Amino acid sequence: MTTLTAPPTPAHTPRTRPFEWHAPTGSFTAQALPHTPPGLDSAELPDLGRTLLRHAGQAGAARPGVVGAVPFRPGAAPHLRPVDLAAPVTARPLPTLSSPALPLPTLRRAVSVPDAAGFEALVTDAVQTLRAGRLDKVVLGRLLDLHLHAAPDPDAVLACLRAAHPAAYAFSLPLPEGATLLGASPELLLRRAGRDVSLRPMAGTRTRPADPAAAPAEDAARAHALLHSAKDRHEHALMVQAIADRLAPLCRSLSVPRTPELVSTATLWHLATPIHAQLRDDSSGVLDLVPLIHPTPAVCGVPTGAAQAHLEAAEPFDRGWFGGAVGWADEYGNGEWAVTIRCAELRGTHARLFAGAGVVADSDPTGERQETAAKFGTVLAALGFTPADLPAALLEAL
Ligand SMILES: C=C(O[C@H]1C=CC=C(C(=O)O)[C@@H]1O)C(=O)O
Repeated sequence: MTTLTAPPTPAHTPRTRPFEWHAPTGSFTAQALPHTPPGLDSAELPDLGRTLLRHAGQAGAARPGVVGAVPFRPGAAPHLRPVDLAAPVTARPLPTLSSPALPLPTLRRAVSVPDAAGFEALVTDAVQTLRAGRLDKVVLGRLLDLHLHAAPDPDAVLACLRAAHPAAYAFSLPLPEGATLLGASPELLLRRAGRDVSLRPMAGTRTRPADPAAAPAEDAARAHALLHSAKDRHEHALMVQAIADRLAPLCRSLSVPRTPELVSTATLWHLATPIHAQLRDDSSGVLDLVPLIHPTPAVCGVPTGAAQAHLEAAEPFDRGWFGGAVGWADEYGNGEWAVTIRCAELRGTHARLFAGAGVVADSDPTGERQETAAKFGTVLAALGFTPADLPAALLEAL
């Protein structure tokens, strides 16, 4: 076992950006405590969490906690940092900006991987595999690399995300080498408060009209079509069943509504199922539950192993944090984790955005590609790229 002592903080230690978490349940920011010994990042999430919570206590935290992200690929190293959840905990008011407070972003280059045609080809291949019965569902992802003339300010981007998506889990997590992972995820992976566990998995998407308030009938018709789509309901049911099966052995009670609900973001409709459970005992903390539930079929597929193998072979890039989980935990095993989607990594003048779409046997390749373009739109708009006014190079990449 590693014994940890808090290293002294030299007066000149530069302060990194804080972790920021803005959820429907509340907001906080937390500065990582002086760094932990190297080597720990290869530990598994529950062990790493326990070690860092101890470290936070030894470093003098009044309310020891950890914050961070889990990558998509199971077994890959999480990025977790010890924090004091008690101080400074500054709930930042919701920004009232409705449009980006950024200078017009000037695009030098936009590259998507795979590109539009390549993504549609991946969907076509996946549909064949699905029709052959080797898979029930697979969520194919893409990345979009933007090279800009000026570096976006992560604080301003986060403020825009929060203003446009007030019901989302908006986050900003400092990564090594000055990078920042940020996003506004609509999807709660898991919240644990004592023995109460809540999840709200999502699968099934429709785009909303450009201005939903100006076209309420069209907006409602698209929502209605989603709720009554056999394809989307099937995709959704597969996901809910897989999550319930993983959770059930740990639960005294498990409530899973038979019918999903419609959830809107500023630009999309989704099908979501709010799941509530009571744990049998206190032995599983939130950091034990996250690896049990992740990766859900909302980001991977069904069956999980076959979907993972398909993604490993098909996706020509490393998802990194995309499709993983981001959030926090305290020393009592409580915490809240969102699915890391509608997100980007910012590194100077480079922004890497991610998006995925669930593919089932009757998916349409162009429709799935357009869905990823709409999902990229969450971060694109916060960077100042408004849908009505996208540069040609960006339109081509989408
Ligand atoms: C994988 C993403 O979204 C997931 C969450 C909601 C709906 C989804 C869908 O309909 O495919 C995705 O499973 C993403 O935003 O990149």
